[in-house]
Amino acid sequence: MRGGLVASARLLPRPLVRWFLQRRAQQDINENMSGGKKVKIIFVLGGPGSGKGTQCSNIVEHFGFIHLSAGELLRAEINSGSENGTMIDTIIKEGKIVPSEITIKLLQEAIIKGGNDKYIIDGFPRNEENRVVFESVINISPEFVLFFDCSEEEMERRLLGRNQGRSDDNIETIRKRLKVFVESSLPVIEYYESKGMVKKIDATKPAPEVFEDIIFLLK
Ligand SMILES: Nc1ncnc2c1ncn2[C@@H]1O[C@H](COP(=O)(O)OP(=O)(O)OP(=O)(O)O)[C@@H](O)[C@H]1O
Ligand SMILES: O=c1ccn([C@@H]2O[C@H](COP(=O)(O)O)[C@@H](O)[C@H]2O)c(=O)[nH]1
Ligand SMILES: [Mg+2]
Repeated sequence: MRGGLVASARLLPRPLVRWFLQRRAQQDINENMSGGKKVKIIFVLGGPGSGKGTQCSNIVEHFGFIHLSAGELLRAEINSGSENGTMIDTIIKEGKIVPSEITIKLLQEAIIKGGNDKYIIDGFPRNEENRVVFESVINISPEFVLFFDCSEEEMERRLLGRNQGRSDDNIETIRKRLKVFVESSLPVIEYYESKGMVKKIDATKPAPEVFEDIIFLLK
């Protein structure tokens, strides 16, 4: 049924498709919330290697959030052999940003599957288009944004030492990711800053100290 609907949607004008997706996303998320609780989201943003994933694991352990890493969801999509897998793989290797519709659909599905009312979303929104489409389709504003502020030198050093076999942890892609972060992702942080929604963390400190600062901010 859903496949048929998606196929028919290709024949419709884009604003109509977006309206349809928005209605369905809101309905799906609302229907799947236990006790009708409002879903709360915190965005965790920062440059590549700033320590988002490391600290999100700590946050999950201590504060009971579900952690959704947009990058992890995209890598899982590649490994699942989905029809978009090859395209996503190429984009990640180039350090570029995957089209909003793909990432948002994965996030929406994960939120529904999670069945929780508290999510930390790590590494998303990556650009202004991501932010605007997420807000219009999912229609949830973050409670606030946790911004991991870290020097480029330190981020590069961490990524080169990460050793997790990621296809984008090589010096050429790392430099591209850092450039994309400055050009496309920082404006998103600036947008939320202008709304007074950013809590900034000094992410250059050692990991245990960073987490102490996060505890202070989340309590
Ligand atoms: N505060 C820290 N000090 C030193 N090393 C750290 C710190 N936090 C994380 N690391 C290490 O740096 C590397 C990158 O950390 P992590 O994967 O958490 O970053 P990330 O922001 O999620 O990166 P990406 O955006 O590429 O997914 C890992 O090897 C991690 O162990
Ligand atoms: O919203 C997103 C998140 C990630 N990407 C792509 O994935 C890689 C890796 O992301 P990490 O957060 O570092 O795990 C990123 O460089 C992008 O290519 C994306 O397109 N959109
Ligand atoms: Mg990460």
